[in-house]
Amino acid sequence: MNADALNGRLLFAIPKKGRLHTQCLELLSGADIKFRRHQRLDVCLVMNHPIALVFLPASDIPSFVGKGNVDLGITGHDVILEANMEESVTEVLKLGFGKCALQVQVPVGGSAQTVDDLAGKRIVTSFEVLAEQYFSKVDNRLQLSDDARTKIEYVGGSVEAACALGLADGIVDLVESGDTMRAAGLHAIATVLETEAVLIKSTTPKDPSLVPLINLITSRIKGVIAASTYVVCSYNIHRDKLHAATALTPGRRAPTISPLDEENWVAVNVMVEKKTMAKVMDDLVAVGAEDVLIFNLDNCRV
Ligand SMILES: Nc1ncnc2c1ncn2[C@@H]1O[C@H](COP(=O)(O)OP(=O)(O)OP(=O)(O)O)[C@@H](O)[C@H]1O
Ligand SMILES: O=P(O)(O)OC[C@H]1O[C@H](OP(=O)(O)OP(=O)(O)O)[C@H](O)[C@@H]1O
Repeated sequence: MNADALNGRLLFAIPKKGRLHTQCLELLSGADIKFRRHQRLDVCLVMNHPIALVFLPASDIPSFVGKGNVDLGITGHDVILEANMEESVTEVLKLGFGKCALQVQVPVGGSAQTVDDLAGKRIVTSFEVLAEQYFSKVDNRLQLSDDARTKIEYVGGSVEAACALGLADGIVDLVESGDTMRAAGLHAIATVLETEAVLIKSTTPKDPSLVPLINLITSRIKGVIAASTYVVCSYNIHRDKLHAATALTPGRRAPTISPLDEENWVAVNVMVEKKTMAKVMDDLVAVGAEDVLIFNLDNCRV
């Protein structure tokens, strides 16, 4: 592909592998962003919009977006802070996946069991900026002299092996289920930050003519996320019990209430968070709702 092929196209950075890759592809598909990626090619043209996708390591995406080399991107909130790009990029939307926590971890039963115990010792991490910021506050609080301060060492992966290998007294790494940490005989003693995947754009976009397309993609992705987060609940209820039922199902804005062809009965249609759906149905039945139905959403604009 020659560089001219990208002229006038919005460049959208997507993690090329790793934990965020698959869910990003699902988002693109839900937003009807169609493309065919040739093997090993990291730039590809979108067929139905003036967009080119750029597949990059998640950790490089904040600086590509922040410096204006690409217009839009998906990456983790953690890597934006690690790249010191929080001022240069704007987090447009939280995406609800890639949720995990950056935590300080130590060997179970080891000599250091608190953050203060670890101060002045050796920490191994892939997040050296965030670990340095975190431990420099601890060191300052404990008034450690320059040569007694915590030593932070960078490794690119397999951070969890560092303590067993004798390279570290503690690590700072991401934890989701906790399986990796437990398998390595570690446990968490502090949380540095909570993170999830976010849609980002440059704080100072180079090309204002791209704003409508950025807004369109944002709105589509928002719709895909809402469609996977919410279901539509419909039920019938006597007017006397309506107040109690709508208190359980207030909806995103307000429920739709329509009269039924039976005196004093109404039908209610309302969006409900998927994760609360079973409890909401139980509670609706308990206050007198009948014919409670749940519908999945294929897509929506909210
Ligand atoms: N276990 C996890 N659960 C949820 N999200 C995660 C998890 N691990 C990482 N992430 C998120 O995904 C981002 C990318 O992490 P990932 O480990 O996939 O990196 P990567 O770019 O593939 O690099 P590498 O494969 O070299 O480690 C992280 O910065 C974080 O936001
Ligand atoms: O709490 P868990 O669910 O076990 O997840 C945590 C693990 O996930 C991430 O690594 P990943 O598996 O993406 O591979 P990596 O070590 O190559 O980055 C992270 O670095 C942890 O090792």
